Amino acid sequence: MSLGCIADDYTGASDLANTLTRAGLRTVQTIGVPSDDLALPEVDAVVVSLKSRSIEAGLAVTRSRAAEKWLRGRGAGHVLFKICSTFDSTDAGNIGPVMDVLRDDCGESIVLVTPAFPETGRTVYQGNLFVGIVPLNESPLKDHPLNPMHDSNLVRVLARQSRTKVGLVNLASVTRGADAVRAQLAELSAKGMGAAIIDAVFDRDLETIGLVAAGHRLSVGASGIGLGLARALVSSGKVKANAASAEANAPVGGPAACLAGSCSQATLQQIANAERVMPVLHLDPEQIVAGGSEAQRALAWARPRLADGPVLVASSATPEAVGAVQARHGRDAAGHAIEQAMADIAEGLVQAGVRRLIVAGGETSGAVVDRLKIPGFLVGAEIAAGVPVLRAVGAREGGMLLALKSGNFGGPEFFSDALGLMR
Ligand SMILES: Nc1ncnc2c1ncn2[C@@H]1O[C@H](COP(=O)(O)OP(=O)(O)OP(=O)(O)O)[C@@H](O)[C@H]1O
Ligand SMILES: O=C(O)[C@@H](O)C(=O)CO
Repeated sequence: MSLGCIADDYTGASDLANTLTRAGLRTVQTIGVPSDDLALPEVDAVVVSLKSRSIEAGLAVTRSRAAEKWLRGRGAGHVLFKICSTFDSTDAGNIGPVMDVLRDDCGESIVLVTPAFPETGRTVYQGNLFVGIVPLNESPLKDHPLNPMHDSNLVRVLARQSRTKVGLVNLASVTRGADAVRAQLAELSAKGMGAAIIDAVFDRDLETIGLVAAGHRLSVGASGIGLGLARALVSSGKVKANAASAEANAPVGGPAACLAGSCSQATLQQIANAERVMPVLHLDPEQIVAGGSEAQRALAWARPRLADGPVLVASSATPEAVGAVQARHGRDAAGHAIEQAMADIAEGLVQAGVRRLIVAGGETSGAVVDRLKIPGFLVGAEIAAGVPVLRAVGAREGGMLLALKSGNFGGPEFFSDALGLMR
């Protein structure tokens, strides 16, 4: 294994696994740190998926460290800590605290950090993160149910979470090439900075960053820096570019279902469009949080429909409605109860024969995949930027295909697009 990755949520992990696969790396996504008896094919990269984005920082640190130890033990010379391209976090973490300990563990003096992923509209300029044409704090992320983002300046955001001082490598240096970036990093490190946000607007910037990062032991970022690292590994000859495995795309047949727990604007639009082509059930979040039987209601609704085609069950709601539920029950309690209801529904759907399952939302996907006890995935065709078809490994007879969609990803017809590729 040349590249080890630790992803802080499951959809983010499949986004990264997709990027690495497209760049020619044989990649496997595991759920959690794999047990020793999980048979892994020969690979260039492993993405260990954690569910550590929104948990208590100390726990995120412990789990990330265990993942790093496993990856290094299997030969990973470089570890990428994969975070969200919208830098989802709070002042308590978890990006800073995890970065700090991974840096201490591998003895790195300064770590490159960038959530840039231009293919999905995430760019970083003068340390400020843009989502499409607006700064992060003006984007829909300002209304995120778990970690509303109110500051687009990542040097400030990371410094508030980290023990180390944080510097900036700006686009002017990146444009001058890898040596200029190395020189600036050395200067920042000499000033006592242990991390640097690095600007990137185009894929060519990420290639420069990848060349530099590949000479370090640790980096932090989203799929964009993964792309840069993968291209650097291929261009240096450390990894031979391989074609994606055909096995991952073999059809499984059987009923299909979609679950949406993401409340992002993108997902809300995708659900509205899905209403035109499949039956959609909207759950009542109040009932779920109050301990009602919404999951049973959803399963009773879905089961008789599965033979006729895909169905979609959604808890997703507008920022106002989400805010009202959270005000009554608390943010974490509401989020957790709804995630568990989604997991109950997923379990019931699979018992009813569903073999093709699409899940929208990182936390929601985490709850669902954990409940289904899937140990890992092979990466198949790309449905949309950052969202591949996944084939469960070590899964039930006949196989199972999943798509785990980050809340903000995918085009307006995402659910139909996914079903079209998941045969
Ligand atoms: N109607 C609702 N009211 C309150 N909370 C909700 C509602 N529907 C879903 N949630 C919660 O909102 C959170 C959504 O997070 P999730 O990570 O699944 O989506 P996302 O943040 O849009 O996706 P990503 O992390 O991939 O960007 C979950 O904790 C979910 O349980
Ligand atoms: O980087 C991203 O935006 C995604 O992979 C993700 O992590 C969203 O949950």
